[in-house]
Amino acid sequence: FQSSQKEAIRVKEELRKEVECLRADLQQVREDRDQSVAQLNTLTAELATYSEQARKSSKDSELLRIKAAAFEETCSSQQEQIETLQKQLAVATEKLKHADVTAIEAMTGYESQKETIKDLEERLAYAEFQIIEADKLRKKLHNTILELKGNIRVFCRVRPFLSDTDSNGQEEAIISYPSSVENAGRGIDLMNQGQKCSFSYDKVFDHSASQDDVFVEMSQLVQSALDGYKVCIFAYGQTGSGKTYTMMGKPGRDQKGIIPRSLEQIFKTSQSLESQGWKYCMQVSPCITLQYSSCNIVLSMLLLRHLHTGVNVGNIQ
Ligand SMILES: Nc1ncnc2c1ncn2[C@@H]1O[C@H](COP(=O)(O)OP(=O)(O)OP(=O)(O)O)[C@@H](O)[C@H]1O
Repeated sequence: FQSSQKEAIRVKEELRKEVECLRADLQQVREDRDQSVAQLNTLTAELATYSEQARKSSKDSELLRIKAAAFEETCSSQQEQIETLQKQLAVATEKLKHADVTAIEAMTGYESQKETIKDLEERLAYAEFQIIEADKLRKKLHNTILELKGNIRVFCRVRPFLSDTDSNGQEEAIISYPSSVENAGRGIDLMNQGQKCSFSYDKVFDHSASQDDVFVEMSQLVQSALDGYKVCIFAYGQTGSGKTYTMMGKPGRDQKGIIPRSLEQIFKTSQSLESQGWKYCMQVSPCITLQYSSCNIVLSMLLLRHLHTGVNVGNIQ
């Protein structure tokens, strides 16, 4: 019994020790379990975090995918634009090259034209100088001729026979014109009571002379006035001798007298001389005075009236 008892005590001791060991193991297992639970919790938390992150990442990646698609689309359209622009650039470059060539050509042309213009300007200046010199010479020669013709000249104009006012048909018998060389166009013979009276003038216009024929002589004097010389033309003659007709004329182109024709010549010449730098200032007074620089031209005309009975000197117009 005693040995059994001892054996039992020993077994009991062993069992107690085993229980203690088991308790220690259990404790260890519990601690391990607690640790594992803690780790599990941590891992679960981490998993949740990772899951959340994964969810977010997936969302982000979806967004990024959409953005990437949009960018790709934009990129492809921009690529197209780039291609188009490159083509345009190539065309523009080509054009630019062409324009460069044209510009160089134009520049060369411009330079040569500049040279031509310069040359022409020089020639024009020289031509203008020559014109001015030639004009001076012309004026001088023209007025020398007029001086040689005589500073005071008397022209005689015979007006045609007027059937309603003049006595019948004696004109030819009374008026005749000498045909001698020295008096041709300058002389006039009148019969007065059977006696022949001869007169000579610088020029005689017979009854057939037109207004134009008369003005051919006067226009030289008008030109003198335009050249700066003083000129006076006046008509003188008896009533009805044709002063008004000669000076003013009648309506109608060929009937214009000295005054309108002179004015036409003055205005025409003064306008054409404007291009040479001349400026004319004209003034008209009751006796028709046209002023050029300090010179005056007074238009009137000495007109002698030759009637059947002889030479009559009438009033001054
Ligand atoms: N050369 C001519 N050709 C044709 N008709 C003329 C000519 N000369 C004058 N006459 C005419 O003679 C007439 C008288 O001329 P005008 O009136 O010109 O004379 P006048 O000398 O001016 O006279 P007054 O001193 O009285 O004014 C007018 O009818 C005019 O048309």
